[in-house]
Amino acid sequence: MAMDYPPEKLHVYVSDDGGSSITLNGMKEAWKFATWWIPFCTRYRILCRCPEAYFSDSENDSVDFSKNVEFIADKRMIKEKYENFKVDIMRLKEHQGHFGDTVGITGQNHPSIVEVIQENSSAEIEQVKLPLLVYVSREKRPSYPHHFKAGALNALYRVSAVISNSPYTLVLDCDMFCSEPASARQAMCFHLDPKLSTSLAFVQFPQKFHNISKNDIYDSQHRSTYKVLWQGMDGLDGPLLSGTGFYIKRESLYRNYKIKDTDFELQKYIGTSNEFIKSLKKNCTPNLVNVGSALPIEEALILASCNYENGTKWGIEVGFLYGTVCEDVHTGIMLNCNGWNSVYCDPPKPQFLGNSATNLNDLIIQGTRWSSGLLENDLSTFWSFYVP
Ligand SMILES: O=c1ccn([C@@H]2O[C@H](COP(=O)(O)OP(=O)(O)O[C@H]3O[C@H](CO)[C@@H](O)[C@H](O)[C@H]3O)[C@@H](O)[C@H]2O)c(=O)[nH]1
Ligand SMILES: [Mn+2]
Repeated sequence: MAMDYPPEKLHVYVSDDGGSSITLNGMKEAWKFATWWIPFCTRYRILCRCPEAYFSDSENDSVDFSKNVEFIADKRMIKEKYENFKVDIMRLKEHQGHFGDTVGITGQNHPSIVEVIQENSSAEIEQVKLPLLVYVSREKRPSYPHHFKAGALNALYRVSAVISNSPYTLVLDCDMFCSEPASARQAMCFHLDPKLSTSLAFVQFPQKFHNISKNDIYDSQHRSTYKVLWQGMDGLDGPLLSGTGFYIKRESLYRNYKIKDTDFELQKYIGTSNEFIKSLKKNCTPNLVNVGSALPIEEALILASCNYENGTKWGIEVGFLYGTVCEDVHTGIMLNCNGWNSVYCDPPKPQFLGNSATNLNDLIIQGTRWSSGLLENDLSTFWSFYVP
């Protein structure tokens, strides 16, 4: 939300696969706090946009303002708002629950929920421009396969298409956050470069972590990948898609929809929603944003339902691919086979930070998942039908 980018061009979607009311209510509280925090960051040129980190060190203040009386008063006031925000979040935790727990699996049996987080502006809050903030929990039913993260991302892709339809998307895992506000501008330098843009599918940032121990004996930082392999691949067709911290061109995930010459064929490919098909056609115009006054939530609910993809090519040819727990690598290679390439962007200041697995037990679980996923990718048949 606090990224350094024009707020009217930013739309933030949170996918809650856990279907938890605390996430929805927490977002409402966060939105209220953001109405104070974001103007404060902009006015006083604060680069450290995580309030917890910002308040922990006065070195984070810009030298131009550190002795300014107005700034000191504002900072005190915002700090108090932040403390209250934390108390409100703790209070929410006491009442946490999941949507529709009828089969005993929490958050796994409920209809789709899509909510735009807004607040009627009270006189107390000055009118500020904030990015659109949307909560999405796709429909979950025990009898329908949900396809894990790839399924969640595809639902999010469709929902965002009918609400904002931005031509570029940043994907971040739930255990990662923006630690610097500059990545959108950095990524767009590549996406808008006339020499690169026609074949550029995504700009990948390295995964960096804030919980690495001093000796890091298991290499939880994955140095071989992010410091050696991806640098080298950048000189070829670009690095593989790494699951999180990438800016992807929306159109690249829709694959060959342009060659479907009848609407009937297109519907078999991408699903029956006319609103979604409309968004797809509009997406050919870059930077076109479609946030109207009446947000098409009803259509979004249908697009996030668990049977929307039935009989379509979602997960097979369209969107993030299914059938593997390494959907990122699989999708990235497939984009490559279709003539797209990628760029590796590793600026000196880490733009994103996350949690890495640091103990042997977690690393073995993660390593087993990655190895089996990569083997699934190798053995899958996608090579034969994507290589021309
Ligand atoms: O049913 C699911 C499962 C996962 N997620 C999301 O997927 C992310 C990745 O899962 P995580 O448990 O954090 O696994 P990691 O091993 O840390 O993830 C790495 O490996 C995955 C592929 O196995 C990539 O998708 C990730 O981007 C990459 O960081 C999570 O943060 C969630 O945001 C869902 O939305 N729904
Ligand atoms: Mn993770």
